[in-house]
Amino acid sequence: MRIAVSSDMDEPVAGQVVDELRRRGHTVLSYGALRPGDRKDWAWSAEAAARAVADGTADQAVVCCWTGTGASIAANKLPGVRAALCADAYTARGARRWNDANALALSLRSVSGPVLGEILDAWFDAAASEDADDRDNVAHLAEVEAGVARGGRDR
Ligand SMILES: O=C(CO)[C@H](O)[C@H](O)COP(=O)(O)O
Repeated sequence: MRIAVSSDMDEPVAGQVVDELRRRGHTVLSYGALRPGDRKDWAWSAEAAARAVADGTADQAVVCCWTGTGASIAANKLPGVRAALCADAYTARGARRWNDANALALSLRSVSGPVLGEILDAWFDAAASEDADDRDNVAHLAEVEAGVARGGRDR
């Protein structure tokens, strides 16, 4: 897969993300602190990586900042991007399965070497659920984004 990777900091963990993705056979497109000349700040770097997903340049993104929160918020501003901040493998698996997440947000502060590997394994091993309820939820996100969703009552 083509994975857009961004970081607002030139931290060793960001380099480990790139190395781990390449080791798994992915093509890495770098943004922010990982790409000379790019604006590094979290809002800009995560936007750039998420924009690559939104415009089809990349299949998925991994967006990093110190907490992971700013990067996830920024990435979720791009159309069609569903970014999930994941601190463990269970959450990463669920984000892919139930949320059909296409951008993984990571905290550079809290993701250590072995945990990073576990998160990436879970993320890439999981697939989006075909369950009707799950698809309905994800479809609703697109409707909200398009401004055509109406408030619902519980079924
Ligand atoms: O976690 C972050 C945003 O959610 C940033 O990485 C953190 O705020 C540090 O940014 P800066 O170095 O620009 O102060």
